[in-house]
Formats: sequence, structure tokens, C-alpha cells
Amino acid sequence: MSQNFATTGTIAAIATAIAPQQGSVGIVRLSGSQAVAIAQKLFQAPGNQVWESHRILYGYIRHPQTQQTIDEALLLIMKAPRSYTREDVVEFHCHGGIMAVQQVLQLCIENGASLAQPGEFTLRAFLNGRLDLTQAESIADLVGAKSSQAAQTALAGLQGKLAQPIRQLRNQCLDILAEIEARIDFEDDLPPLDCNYIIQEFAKIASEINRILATADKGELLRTGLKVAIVGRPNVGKSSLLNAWSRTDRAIVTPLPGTTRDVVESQLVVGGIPVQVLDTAGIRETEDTVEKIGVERSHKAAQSADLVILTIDASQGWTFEDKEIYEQVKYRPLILVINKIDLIDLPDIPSPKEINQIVKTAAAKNQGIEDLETAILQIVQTGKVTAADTDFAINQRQAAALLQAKTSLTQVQTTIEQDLPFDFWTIDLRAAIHALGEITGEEVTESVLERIFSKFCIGK
Ligand SMILES: Nc1nc2c(c(=O)[nH]1)N(C=O)[C@@H](CNc1ccc(C(=O)N[C@@H](CCC(=O)O)C(=O)O)cc1)CN2
Ligand SMILES: Nc1nc2c(ncn2[C@@H]2O[C@H](COP(=O)(O)OP(=O)(O)OP(=O)(O)O)[C@@H](O)[C@H]2O)c(=O)[nH]1
Ligand SMILES: [Mg+2]
Repeated sequence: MSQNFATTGTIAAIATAIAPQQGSVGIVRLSGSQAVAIAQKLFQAPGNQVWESHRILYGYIRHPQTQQTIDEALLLIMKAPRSYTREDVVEFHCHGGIMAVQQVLQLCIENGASLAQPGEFTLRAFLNGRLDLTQAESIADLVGAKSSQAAQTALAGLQGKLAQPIRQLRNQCLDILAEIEARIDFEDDLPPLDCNYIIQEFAKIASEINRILATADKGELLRTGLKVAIVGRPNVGKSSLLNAWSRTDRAIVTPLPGTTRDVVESQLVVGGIPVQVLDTAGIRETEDTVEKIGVERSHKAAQSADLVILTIDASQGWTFEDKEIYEQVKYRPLILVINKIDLIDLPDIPSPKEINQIVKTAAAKNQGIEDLETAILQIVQTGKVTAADTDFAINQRQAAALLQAKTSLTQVQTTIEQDLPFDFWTIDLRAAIHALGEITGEEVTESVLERIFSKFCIGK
């Protein structure tokens, strides 16, 4: 293990959110052999409460030297191995806000604990065999989930739904490896290897790998979500659309063109997918310094978005300015929203044939939002979310390792077909086994662990 991930010693961190006002209870968590000893120095439980595992004690956290009372609190002890990390774990359940938890954390540090690195509790749970790597990664996904579907998918991973098929694939490969190695060692005593059977097995393994790989797009969508930019000329109703869609007054709406100056963000969920919507300043030529910067930001938002919603005003038709903006965004996944549909009778607006997703809305009247969501789902789901019928979804790291395994297995097949000696078969087969082991963490390097766990939040 690297220096950052020294797994000896007792670690401490605030386990709950640390913004002021973010919770009525705040938890400081300790893990390691000194956890109980440190708690005994800091916590005074009146009466004859027993310091037993899996029991809550009531009492006061006091400074061991000055006896100053820091907080009235509850204390939870979980003795190894019946804890999250499989080490001794102690939790101080303090009053919320930041003052109590920060002071308690400070006291823990002064009394022998060291500050936990991001993900270090979960890393210990992994190193102590309570979780495999896919489950540990699922915990980070669960904490970061921005939709209930994302959370459900992470939970499936936490429950081992991804680890199971990967382990099974790896075991199948190990069985085949054993057969081949036996032939290398005792060729004369064993019946000859059934190459057809082995090739069949590899075909089955490859199709199972493909099934799992098909969940990668869904995973990416659920984890990172979709960024959608609403762009268009001033006054077409972009901010009204954001407000109608998010059912808020998030963005300022006025009859004056040039109202929105900065990018306004709103976080939504569409069909289970987390969606970040950006309302932008109306795009036009302007001499106004502030508006100019706003227009630049609109262009940037459009470029950085996964999907652009080009909005036009039905009562004005497809104008020259709309066309100009279209020319700048037409290479991106695009939906044309014809807004203010309530203002005209025959809403057939001539627009470029290339745009195949057109939605009519009356944002000011909250109309057309469902159609807009349907159009978005149609764009992202063509072969993505719905392609996977599994409840888990792999991440990019796991997908890369699976592809590696698949490539190696294809190479074994080539070696078999070329009639090369057994030793050649085993080289690529071992590479496939290694790649599969990297997914669950049975074979994993420190640098991979460091990359995974450093992305966790502190206290997890
Ligand atoms: N207060 C608190 N709430 C929390 C956590 C926590 O650490 N503290 N968790 C932390 O993320 C989650 C719950 N996860 C946990 C998972 C396993 C164990 C645990 O002690 N497992 C042992 C023993 C189980 C048993 O007694 O049967 C084990 O699996 O060996 C505890 C919490 C969410 N809620
Ligand atoms: N009749 C009608 N008026 C609308 C509709 N949507 C928006 N408006 C009105 O159009 C005007 C401009 O709306 P905004 O949402 O501020 O337009 P915008 O595109 O954000 O404008 P900028 O921020 O200036 O680029 C306001 O007076 C809205 O009430 C609609 O669907 N129907
Ligand atoms: Mg606006």
C-alpha cells in the first residue's frame, strides 16, 4: 500500500455533510484498534451504561484535560469484525451543524487518530474482505446518485449483482486454464483436450461479456447524467421553458429581450436519468458588455452540452437569426422547440429537414413539457438505457477491463486455431483472468486502488 493508504492506525472523519445547517445530527466516525480507547477518553456516559458492541451510549463529550463540555451526544461502538470496516468502529452522534463535529474530530486527532483520506473507511472494508471492488465502487455511486434509478442501480452493484457474473466468468476461465496446464504437466496420462468444447466455452464466455458490456452506456448516463443547454434568440421563452420544466421560478422571465445574462442551471430527472438543464442568455449581436459575455457563455454551454434545445418563437416563425444560431449548433444532438404555440393558429413552422426532433410548447402555460421529455428520451435511449435489461450497470473502468478480457480470449482462440503449443494458450488466458480479477479486485494494483478510492468523498 502506498503512503496515502497506510492501513494501520486509527482513522477519524466527519461522516455527515459538513455545510452549516445541513442536518440535525452530525457523526464523527473512528476506525481502528484505538477507536474504543479514544472514545473512552472523550466520552462520559453517566450511570452504569455498559460499553458493549452494538449498543448506544448516552452522554457528554468532554475535553479530557480541561473537562470542557463539547456536546451532548450518543456513542455507538461496533467491535471488529462486526463493523463497516471490520475493524473496531466508534461513532459519535453529535448535534448537527459544523461546530460540534469539527471540535470532536479535532479531539480525536489530538488523542491519537489520524485524519482519514477520502474513501479510506471503504478501502479498509475492501482490504479486510467485507466488500469487493465492484461493491466499493457502488458505494461511491450510491452516495453520488442524482436519481432514484441511479441509486437503485448502485444498490444492485452493492449487493453483488455485478460481482457475481464476473466471478463466474473468471472461474470458468480458471477451470479451462487448469485443464490446459494439466496437459502441459502430464500430457501422457490424460485424455487429449477437446478443442471444440473449449472453443464453445469461450464463445459462451464472450457472449456473457457482451451482455455485461451492454450495460456500460446505461451506467454512464446514470452516473454522469445528461447536460442539456437551452439556446436561442432573446425573448423566445428559454427561461420560461426552464421554469415550466423544473416547476420553479428559477430563472427571471420578463418581456424584455436580453433578460438572462448568465447561465442558469437546474437539476432535473427525466425517465430516471439525472439531467442538468442550462438556461442561457439569448444569442444576438450586442454592444452591451455584460450581455456580450453572457452570449459567449451561451455558446460555451451549447458546446459543452450533450444535447442542445434550440428554441424559437412560433409567432415569429423560422427567422434569419434562428437559422444563424442553428448553423452553429447543428452538429450536436438537437431538439427544436417551437415555443409560444398558443399565439398562432396553424403552427407549421418551416424549419430545416435535418431536424428530426421537433417539439411544440407553450412554456408560459406549462404545455409541451412531456413531449419535450419524450423527445429527449428518444434521443438518449436509442440503444442506450433500454438496451440493458440488467439491474446493475458497469462503469468505464470495468468496461475497459472487460474489453481487455474479451480481446485476450479472442487471442486464445486464434492460438488454438493455429495449432500452437499449450504454453501459448495459457499466456492469453491468464491475461483474461487477470483482467476479470481487476474488476472485482481479486487481482488489483495499488495504483488502481488509489485511483478508485481517491474519488470518494471524505468520511466514506
Ligand atoms: N450510523 C451509520 N449509518 C450508516 C452507516 C454507518 O457506517 N454508520 N453505513 C456505512 O456506510 C451504512 C450502513 N452500512 C453498514 C454496512 C455494514 C455494517 C456492519 O457492521 N457490517 C458487519 C456486521 C453485520 C452484522 O452485525 O450482522 C459485517 O458485515 O461484517 C454496518 C453498516 C449506512 N448507514
Ligand atoms: N404567449 C406566450 N408567451 C410566452 C411563452 N413563453 C414565454 N413567453 C413570454 O415571452 C417573454 C420572454 O420570455 P423569457 O422566458 O424571458 O424568454 P428568454 O428566451 O429567456 O429571453 P432572454 O433571457 O432575453 O433570452 C415573457 O414575456 C414570457 O412571458 C409562451 O409559451 N407563450
Ligand atoms: Mg431568459
